[in-house]
Amino acid sequence: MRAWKKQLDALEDQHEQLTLGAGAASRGRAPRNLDQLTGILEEVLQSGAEKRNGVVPERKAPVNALEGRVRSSANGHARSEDSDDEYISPSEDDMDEDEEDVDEGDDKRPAPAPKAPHMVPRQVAMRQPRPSGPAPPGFESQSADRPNAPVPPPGFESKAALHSSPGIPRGSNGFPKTSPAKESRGVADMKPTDLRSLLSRKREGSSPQLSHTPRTDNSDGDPAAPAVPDAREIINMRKREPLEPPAPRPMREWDAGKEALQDEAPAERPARPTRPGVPLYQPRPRDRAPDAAPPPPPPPPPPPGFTAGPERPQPISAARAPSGMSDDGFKAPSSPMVDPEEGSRDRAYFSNGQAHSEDASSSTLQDQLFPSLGAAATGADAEGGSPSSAALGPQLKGAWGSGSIASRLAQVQKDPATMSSPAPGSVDTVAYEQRAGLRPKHDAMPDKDRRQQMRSKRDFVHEEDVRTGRKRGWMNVAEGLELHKNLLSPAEQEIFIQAIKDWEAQGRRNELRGRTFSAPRKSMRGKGRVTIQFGCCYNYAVDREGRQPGIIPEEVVEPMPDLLVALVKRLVRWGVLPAKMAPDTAIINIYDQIDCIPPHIDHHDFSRPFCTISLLSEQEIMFGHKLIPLSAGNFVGATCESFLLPLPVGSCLVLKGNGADVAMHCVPPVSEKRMSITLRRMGPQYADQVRKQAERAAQPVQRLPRSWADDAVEEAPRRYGADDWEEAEGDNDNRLQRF
Ligand SMILES: O=C(O)CCC(=O)C(=O)O
Ligand SMILES: [Fe+2]
Repeated sequence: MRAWKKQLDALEDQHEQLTLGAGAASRGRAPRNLDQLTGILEEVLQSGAEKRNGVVPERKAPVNALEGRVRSSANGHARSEDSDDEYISPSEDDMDEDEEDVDEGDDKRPAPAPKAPHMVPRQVAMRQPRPSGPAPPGFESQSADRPNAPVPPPGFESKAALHSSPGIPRGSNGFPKTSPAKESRGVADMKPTDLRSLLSRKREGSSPQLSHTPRTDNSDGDPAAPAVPDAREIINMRKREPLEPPAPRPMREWDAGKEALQDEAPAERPARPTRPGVPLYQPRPRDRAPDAAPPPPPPPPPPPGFTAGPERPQPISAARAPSGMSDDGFKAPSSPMVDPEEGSRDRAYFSNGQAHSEDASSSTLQDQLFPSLGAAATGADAEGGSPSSAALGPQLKGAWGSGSIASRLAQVQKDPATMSSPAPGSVDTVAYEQRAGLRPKHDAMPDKDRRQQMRSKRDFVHEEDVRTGRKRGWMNVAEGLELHKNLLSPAEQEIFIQAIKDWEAQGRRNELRGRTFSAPRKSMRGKGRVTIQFGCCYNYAVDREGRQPGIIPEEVVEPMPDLLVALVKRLVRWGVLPAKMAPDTAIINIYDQIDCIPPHIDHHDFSRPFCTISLLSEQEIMFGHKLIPLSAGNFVGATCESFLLPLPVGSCLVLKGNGADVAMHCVPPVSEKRMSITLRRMGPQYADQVRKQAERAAQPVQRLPRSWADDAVEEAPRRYGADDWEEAEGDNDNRLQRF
């Protein structure tokens, strides 16, 4: 109060001088409250202004001043109409004096108290930085903002500029309530809501504070300083750099949607980083044997919508694929052969069908245990190498063999001779494979020489911007893929093709147990793929019982036939799969023309690595981090990122690493009939289940009235639809494992 008193006295003195006695009325009138004090002060100021303008003021009743005050406060707003009139310029001396007083008083005031109105604008005028340059749109200065406002006196433009700042709450005197220092801090101190509105104005190009002004000098106002390129300019320049041209590849019907998407793809996509020396994978033209005698007749015209069909298997000759020579980036194996028994001893189920015996005429254990399949291998035709359907074992009727399966398994485990295949490289290997039906009798090429005809490629590169879970950034999603050509000779391929046809025929006759065989009705384009499962029952989709996709141990399927067991042993012996991950299950896919398999990642009920072997026709498999169905059978990379890998007949594609777990894969609609054998090992969690399943296999199984897969497919009728993807978005694994 002392400061106020002093201030009031000074003002009253001033008033008295200015009004030549007019202030006498107010003198001796002690203010009873703050409003009254303010009224007095306003009266003083107004009379001072009039005096300076040469007008002799009339006496105003104090009550008017008080009313005016109340009126402006009653606005509830920061500004009264007559507040502009309060811009009064005291003399410099007064200003200094008053500032001193106010500062002094400020120190002593415990709580915010009303300031003398003329003090506040003076402080603001002195501390507020003056805006320079033309005001941006929406932020015009006082005159534009309020055309009728009086022009401030010379030297006080800053006040006017301050007035013009929008969105700042003002007191009844027209000055901002916020401190000017705060006001000038800028974007960093803005509230999120302010920032949001500024940002939206920036997007519309009207924000003065965030609109970008390229800065081309590196010093404030020094024109001699070297120019610094603007960051945004650099980004724009980079965006304009030409991108890598896409790898050319033949156009297929199912690519049409993808091509369309590529056309629409934004050109600003940053260039994909490439590692020097590692070229991106590009499908190569199929090689022809240089010694292939007369060129084959031109193939018949492909069906509508398909390009030329694949070639039939070519005979493998030493001249065409000399040992150790690189063939289109494919190399002959250089690692030593592996003992396939190493990884199979812990799996009774895997071993129980071993066809090994020194006596080629003896029947196998599989014959005894699993008569519905067991004779397929041993019945291979000595000349043609193909097991005939007549050579397949007797059909199973009701009970499956006799006696306890557990006792038979125990017998198998006690007798290593029945479990083991010959040591790697031994001459017995040839005999073993012949007995198992894998090799025709006339093919006596030593195993190690046959292995040298295999050609392997492991350095696939396909980098994608991956955003899944913890994995982020550019990643080679093809890492872990391996393609081994010539795993099976053409004659061996024929053996497998015939065996699969026989199993399919058995399945159609309902001679395979449980859920071994499934042939969904072709109710939708590309959906008729036939599957035959051995070793375990795998549920593709939620089934009628509500069981989730994955292995269903309680469901019975036929065990691995000898032919497939011998194939697994070759894969291990030749180093294609590790012994410890020797597959104990198989799923055979039979694709008719335009059948496909939708994008998926193989279920983690199965270990990695696993593999798939191609037969009958060469088709392409598509890989990409996110593959989606555009329509039935029309699959594309969600970000236009995918690559197609042709799978030659007789080849084996191994999936592990990113290739198995980050990239999805699918087989787009095939141009002609194709078969594949996917070999996978059940995860360790199924070790016990495997044994239990073998035991259950000895029990009579009631036949299903029709193929179980029909039910499963009906449970998921939209599984090929684009909507399905939408629903599953964000739940990667579940979505992927449904197929
Ligand atoms: O048919 C093929 O080659 C692939 C099959 C496949 O991806 C699968 O069964 O999971
Ligand atoms: Fe798969």
